[in-house]
Order: sequence, then structure tokens, then C-alpha cells
Amino acid sequence: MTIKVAVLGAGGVGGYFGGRLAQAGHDVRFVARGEHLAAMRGSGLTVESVAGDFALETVVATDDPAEVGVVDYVLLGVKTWQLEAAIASLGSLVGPNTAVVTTQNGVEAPQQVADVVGREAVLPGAVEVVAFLDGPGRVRHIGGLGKLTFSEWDNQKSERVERLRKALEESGLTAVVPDDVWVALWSKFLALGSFGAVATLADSPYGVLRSRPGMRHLIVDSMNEIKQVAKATGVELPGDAVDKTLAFLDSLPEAGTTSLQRDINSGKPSELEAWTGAVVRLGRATGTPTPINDILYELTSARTLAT
Ligand SMILES: NC(=O)C1=CN([C@@H]2O[C@H](COP(=O)(O)OP(=O)(O)OC[C@H]3O[C@@H](n4cnc5c(N)ncnc54)[C@H](OP(=O)(O)O)[C@@H]3O)[C@@H](O)[C@H]2O)C=CC1
Ligand SMILES: CC(C)(CO)C(=O)C(=O)O
Repeated sequence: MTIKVAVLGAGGVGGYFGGRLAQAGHDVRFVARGEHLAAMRGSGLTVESVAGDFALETVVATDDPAEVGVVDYVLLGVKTWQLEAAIASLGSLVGPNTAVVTTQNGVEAPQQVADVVGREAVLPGAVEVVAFLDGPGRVRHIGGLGKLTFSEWDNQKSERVERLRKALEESGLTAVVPDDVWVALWSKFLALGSFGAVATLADSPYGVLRSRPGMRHLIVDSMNEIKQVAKATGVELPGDAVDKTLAFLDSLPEAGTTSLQRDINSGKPSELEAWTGAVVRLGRATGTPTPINDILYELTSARTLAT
């Protein structure tokens, strides 16, 4: 069955997932802007992908969500610091049966969206992919399965979750509906909150981070604090969550870097507030001490001012 999807924020994630869904014949409307919008309108979307290249000669793209109207799903593909403005433009896309799927790294995007459209309209999600815009109208997918893990807010198995899961799988993507989507989001957050700030401060790739016992200890200490914050917000992570995240660090490419350090190093806006910033904020809100993350946050914030 064809689904109607608005991709709000057609960058690495939105462009790749939206592109695959459109290629499979779904009704995908891209909400974009600037040169990327002009290129998509003029010559469509090109995707260079480790899972197979493809080109969509024509795509539906606009900068005005009102032109799209109500959809079945909104795939929210903007960066965390762009969320507020993007959420404000959701109005005309969301009807009584619309589901807004969050893909942002971090744990706060679902609530930010729910504050405006209501919890029942949100499917909290997380993506695993390495994809980026390689110029206007051009997406490059260089790694990761292209996996979306998502569910209803209360983890109920619903018809709309199943319909989206099927559409994604039939489009060549990987879709996972976990038993508890909050455990999935917070498990990923263990990596984001710890690796991101430490890698930025050390200005080092994964190969260096994991090679020094002291760095590993620092990352583990940061993760243990995040685990406590998760617990204080009602999310109990599995006993092996920290070990698994350390094993994930060990599996990453030697020369790989976090998106946080790449953004900060190139002087771009970053997702620091949604990563280590969120650990500190949620720690304070729940009365959970986060001394390691407090230091990481202060030092990384200072680095953002210095670039
Ligand atoms: N890319 C990846 O491989 C992964 C990304 N993620 C997460 O997914 C989220 C999205 O990241 P990513 O795809 O890399 O981000 P990108 O910067 O590649 O894409 C975001 C796109 O949204 C556009 N945009 C922002 N606000 C609006 C708006 N109001 N209306 C229309 N377009 C808008 C941006 O345009 P402009 O450039 O003009 O601002 C940009 O094209 C992030 O939270 C990221 O951490 C998670 C895992 C992997
Ligand atoms: C989990 C992590 C930190 C791996 O690089 C990531 O997703 C990112 O860099 O954006």
C-alpha cells in the first residue's frame, strides 16, 4: 500500500530515506530550501549509495508545507538545533491520523514535537546510517544499513507503525520496531553523550579514543552518568548497555570521527545542546549528579566559542 510522506528536512537522513521511499513508488514530498530545493525542482534527486546508486529524475519538492497538505507520515530530518523552526511549520502537514517520525540524535526531539502536535501524533525514532548532502540535489550514503528504529510513544503495536515498517522494508531500508523505543533511544544516547564531547575535546578519531585506557575510563564514567539520568527519567537500560556501547566504539573505523566534532571543528552550529547539554540539563531536572558530563559540557561549549 502506498503511503504519503512529507520529508521535512531533506538532508543526509531525509534525502536518503525519502529518496528510497520515492524510488519504491511511495508518494514522497520533500520540504526543502535554497539551492538544494532549486536543484531538486530542476533535475530531481541523485543518490550515490553503498546499497546501490539511483536517480529520481523528478521529485515533488517545495518550501511551503501548505502546498503538501495533510500526509500519513512526516519524516522529520532536520538537525536538533533546527527543530524549533521546523516544528512550527508542521501545522498544515498534520491531520488527525498523521504520525510525525523523529530521527534526531538525542532523546528530546519526541517531546519537543509532542509539545506542539500531541504525543499521539509522534513516533519516536532513531536512525543508523552515514549519509550527507554532497551538493544541491545530491545525497551520498557511505555507510550503515539505512535503519530506522521507531515505535508508538507507548510502544503499542499499531497499524500505522506496521504500515511504515513494511513500506521502509519494501523500499530497501531496514526498519526495527523495538519492544521499548525509549530504551533504544537512550542506548544510542550513551554513545552520543559520551563519545561526542570526548572526541571533540581530544580532537581525535575513534582509533585514538579507544586506544588509551584513561580515555576509555572517561567514556565509561560519562556513560554511567547517562545511564543514571536515563533511570531517573524512567528508562532502565540493560545491565550490559555500557559494555555494548564500548564494543560499538571498538567496531567503528579507526579514522572515523563523531558528527559533533566535525561540526564544531568546521565552525558550524552543532548538536552539543542535544547531546552532552541534554545530559547535564536532564541530570539537573531529575536531581541526578553528572560531574563528568558537567565538565565535558563546559569545556566543549568553550571550544564552540573558540572556533
Ligand atoms: N546524517 C547521518 O548520517 C545521521 C544523522 N543523524 C541525525 O539525523 C538528524 C538529521 O541529520 P542530517 O540528515 O545529517 O542533517 P542535514 O544537515 O544533512 O539535513 C538537514 C536538512 O534539513 C534542512 N532544513 C532545516 N530546517 C529546515 C526547514 N525548516 N525547512 C526545510 N528544510 C530545513 C537543512 O537545510 P539547510 O542546509 O538549508 O539548513 C538540511 O538540508 C540529526 O539530528 C542527526 O544527528 C543520525 C544518524 C546518522
Ligand atoms: C554514535 C555516533 C557518535 C557515532 O559516530 C554518531 O551517531 C554521530 O557521530 O553522529
